[in-house]
Amino acid sequence: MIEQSQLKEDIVQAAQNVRANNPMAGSITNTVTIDFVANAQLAAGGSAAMVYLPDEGETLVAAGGAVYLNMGTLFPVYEETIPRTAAAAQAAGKPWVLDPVGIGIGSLRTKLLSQLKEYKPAIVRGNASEIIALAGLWDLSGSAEDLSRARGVDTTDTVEAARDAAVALARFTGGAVVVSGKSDLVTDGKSVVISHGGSSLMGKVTGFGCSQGGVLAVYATQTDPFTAAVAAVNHYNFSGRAAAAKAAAPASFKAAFLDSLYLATPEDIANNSMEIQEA
Ligand SMILES: Nc1ncnc2c1ncn2[C@@H]1O[C@H](COP(=O)(O)OP(=O)(O)O)[C@@H](O)[C@H]1O
Ligand SMILES: Cc1ncsc1CCOP(=O)(O)O
Ligand SMILES: [Mg+2]
Repeated sequence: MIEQSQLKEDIVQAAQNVRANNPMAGSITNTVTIDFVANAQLAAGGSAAMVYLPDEGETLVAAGGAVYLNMGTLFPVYEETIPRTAAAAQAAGKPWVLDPVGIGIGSLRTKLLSQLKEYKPAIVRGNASEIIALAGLWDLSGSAEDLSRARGVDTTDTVEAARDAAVALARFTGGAVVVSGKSDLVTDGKSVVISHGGSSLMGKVTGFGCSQGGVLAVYATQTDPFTAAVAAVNHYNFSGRAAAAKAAAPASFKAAFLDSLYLATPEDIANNSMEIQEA
């Protein structure tokens, strides 16, 4: 289990490196929240590029330090784009982040998410229902029936209920898993970090989960998957809390949140309230 002081030091370093290096993390992401994903990546200190076509996904892998694959709104071309981009990342030894948004909704989504098991994402990020469903689909915990519990893109489960699924996924990938919710859970299969903060207004604006995936990919360009995951999650929780002190309704909250992402210091991010437990 990692020591809190060591983890904080690693987070400060990662956040400083993101700000100093302006790293690019390309995305294949959904059309609902694509603008928010790019703006969050920029506000956090990174650089964004969004594409749809297979060869362009491969080009972004070569050009960037990490890549983000989000299943939110699929198009037929993604049947080629998504596996080719994940394969390119694996072949290049570059980290990629998976958000299995809406897992269970249709046959292409299920087929693609099944295929992606082979390419082992460095970071998996989802809400509790999505993480439980993915671990079931990949035969790592629960059962294949967990796929049918999905109602849409919002969770119907608590973060704690997804703990075993998250640990099983992390032990399989060798990377990190983030379960988002009121408090967020991050695990590498050995330690579990519970990160506090944020605001209930984050559930009243679409794209907070998706944009967190983009920011996770930015951090993954600069450090190991577990440090990257805790840093990005802490960055979100700190900024969500700070934004809630300035804005009380969804639209102004979203703007205040992007400002807070931009203004948060590496120390603010590292010192966000968190607990470390044995997995
Ligand atoms: N009730 C809440 N209190 C604090 N933070 C929240 C709350 N609901 C969501 N969040 C935050 O919003 C972000 C997105 O999480 P979530 O809503 O679970 O994802 P998704 O949008 O994929 O369903 C995370 O940073 C999470 O911590
Ligand atoms: C509403 C919606 N429908 C398909 S993708 C999407 C966005 C989901 O975004 P998030 O999970 O970050 O709230
Ligand atoms: Mg989501």
